[in-house]
Order: sequence, then structure tokens, then C-alpha cells
Amino acid sequence: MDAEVQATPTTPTVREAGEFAVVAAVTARLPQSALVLLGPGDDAAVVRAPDGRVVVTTDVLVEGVHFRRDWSSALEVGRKAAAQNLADVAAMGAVPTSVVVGLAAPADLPVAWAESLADGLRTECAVVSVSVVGGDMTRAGQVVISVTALGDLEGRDPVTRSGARPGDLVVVAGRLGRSAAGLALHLRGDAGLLQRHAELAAAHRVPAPPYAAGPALARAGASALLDTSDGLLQDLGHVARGSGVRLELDAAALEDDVRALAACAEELGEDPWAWVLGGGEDHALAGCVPAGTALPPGVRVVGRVVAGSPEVVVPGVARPGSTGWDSYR
Ligand SMILES: Nc1ncnc2c1ncn2[C@@H]1O[C@H](COP(=O)(O)OP(=O)(O)OP(=O)(O)O)[C@@H](O)[C@H]1O
Ligand SMILES: Cc1ncc(C[n+]2csc(CCOP(=O)(O)O)c2C)c(N)n1
Ligand SMILES: [Mg+2]
Ligand SMILES: [Mg+2]
Ligand SMILES: [Mg+2]
Repeated sequence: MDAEVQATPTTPTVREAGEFAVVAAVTARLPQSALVLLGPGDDAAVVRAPDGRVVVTTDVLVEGVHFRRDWSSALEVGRKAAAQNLADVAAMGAVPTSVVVGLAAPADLPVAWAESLADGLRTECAVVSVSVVGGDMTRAGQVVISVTALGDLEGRDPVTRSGARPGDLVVVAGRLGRSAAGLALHLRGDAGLLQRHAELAAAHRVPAPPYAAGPALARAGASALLDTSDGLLQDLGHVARGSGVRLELDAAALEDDVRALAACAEELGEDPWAWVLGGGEDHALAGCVPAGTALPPGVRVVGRVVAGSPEVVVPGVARPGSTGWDSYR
């Protein structure tokens, strides 16, 4: 159990406290950003929509599928839940404006866990200067967290998955494969391993999406963009099919990511290329820009767009067994 939970003086369960007391305790930890005209406490929140259009995205995290309470603290789960949604907003080239959270929890969940979850959501939202403006709470057999993020396009067109054209360059912002390496470490469950590669384990529990690169790439004229949630090859496959183009990745441009995982992979007897090309949950941003585009800070070229059958290839590297996560496979 995490330090935040143990440090809380009283640890009643949500059954003992009751829904409304937990909601009050949680919303008390969620101060509102300047974009919020009416925050938690009424039937709905009211948030400014500066652009007149609203970007909206939602992702569900299920205990045992997306996180484990014995691997991650409540604070880390909250950060990750917010991060993966905020990354989806960035992947449209938008800036987030607010977040709404649904929490389903077993009756014996400590209230302190729900409070730390709120702290984690608040902490990650603060990275992009937004707040949690509301949510819902109900009972379930395991913890389920449903996050919805809203965003603002600042007057630009959304950057979709379908605008890549032959001649464009493939670009990435953020690191690849780190979450998959961390997942492998947690699956082994060896304390020494987790300690030796603590940074990678932490990268699995709390991803660090390059939020600013989304709007920056949109401003620069990006033709396609998404975040890497399932695995680079699978995610870029959506761009290839959506745009009707072939993406040729340059192995040399991905070698830094592979090198950063090499020691961990060696110790685990695993292939770092499989993590970089097929590992999910880094929430890096990947997409395409016209050749000659001035690249925003933190954005690197990893390949090129050519005419051909819509697929993603990495000449010289064996295709990993898994090109990405599928919840049902
Ligand atoms: N149950 C659903 N009902 C309606 N639309 C859905 C549903 N599930 C997914 N979608 C839509 O399908 C598209 C792809 O969803 P997907 O969840 O794969 O994208 P993502 O959220 O970027 O990735 P990830 O969930 O891996 O982080 C999105 O536009 C999403 O809104
Ligand atoms: C306990 C535990 N086991 C496995 C994983 C790995 N995992 C779960 S979902 C996902 C991709 C995105 O899924 P979705 O498309 O559902 O958002 C990955 C790589 C994890 N995070 N926690
Ligand atoms: Mg999704
Ligand atoms: Mg996405
Ligand atoms: Mg997915």
C-alpha cells in the first residue's frame, strides 16, 4: 500500500464513509483552474470553450487490466489515468481544458485510496494547468476509473490520423518502450530487479507524455498525429491505413530508445526492439510532418512516408511477435 494512504490519519472504507462523504473528501482535493466557471457540486460543471469547439476523449482503466494496486500507489494510478487522456487531447494538436472522472470502487476500498487517486489526478492535470471539474462514484467489484478530458484547438484544425502524404517525414516526441520494460519488471516481481531499473518501473506506473509537442506540432503543420498507447507499430498502423500510405521507419533513429533499455532487456532475457516497436502505454506522440518542417523542441524524425500498401515497416529489424496491445488477445 502506498505511503500517501498510510500517512492519512483515518482510513475508513468507502462503505463506512458513504458515497457523499467520499465525494466531498475527493472534491475538496480538486481546486479549480481559471477555465472553470462552475466546478464540482452541481449537476454538471461549466468550463470555458475559448475556441467555440470542444475536443473530447475518454479512456477507462480497470484494476487488474491497466493497473494493480500492489504495483502502483493510488497517486500513480491517478497520474496515469489523467496522463493517458491528456495525451489523447495533445494528439489532436489541442490543449486540455478540463477533466471529468468516473470512479467505481469496491465497498472495502479505503477512503484514503480514493483521496490519493484524486491527488494523482490533480497532480497530472496541474502539469497542463487544468483541473478535475467533476465525476461520478459508484460501487463495483474492482476499481474502475473512467476519465474524460476536454480540449481546445486554439483556432487550428484538429490533427487527425488521415492526413499523412507521401514525401512527409514520420516524427516522434517522447521516449518509446520504457513502459513495456517497466511492465516486464513488475511482472517478474523481483525486488532487486525493480530497484536496479527503478526508473523504467516508474515509467510504467506514471508515463510522461510530451504534452506541449502536440499543439507545437499542430502549429508547425503536422499532417497526422496520435499518441502511442498500444505500441508504435500498431498505433502508426492507424495512420498508415487512415492516410492510405506506407510508413518506413529508420532503425537507426530508434536506436537511442533501444540502447536505453538494453541493460534491463539483457537482464530479463528480452528483446528491447519488441518493447520499442510493440510496447504500449508510453503515450509518446507520433505522426507525420511535411518535409522541411521546422521541428518543435523534443520532436525527432524516425522515418518517411511513401506511396504503397498501408503498413508500417522497419527495414533491417525483425518484426516483433506483438506489434501492439489488444485488450482481447
Ligand atoms: N465503446 C466505444 N464507443 C464509441 N467509440 C469508441 C468506443 N471505443 C473506442 N471508440 C472510439 O474509437 C477510436 C479508437 O479508440 P481507441 O481507444 O483505440 O483510441 P485511443 O483512446 O487513442 O487509444 P487507447 O485506448 O489505446 O489509449 C476513438 O475515436 C474512440 O473514441
Ligand atoms: C496489470 C497490468 N497488466 C498489463 C498491463 C499492460 N497494458 C494494459 S492496457 C495496455 C495498452 C492500452 O490499453 P487500452 O487500449 O485498453 O487503453 C497495456 C500495455 C498493465 N498496464 N497493467
Ligand atoms: Mg481509448
Ligand atoms: Mg490515443
Ligand atoms: Mg488501446
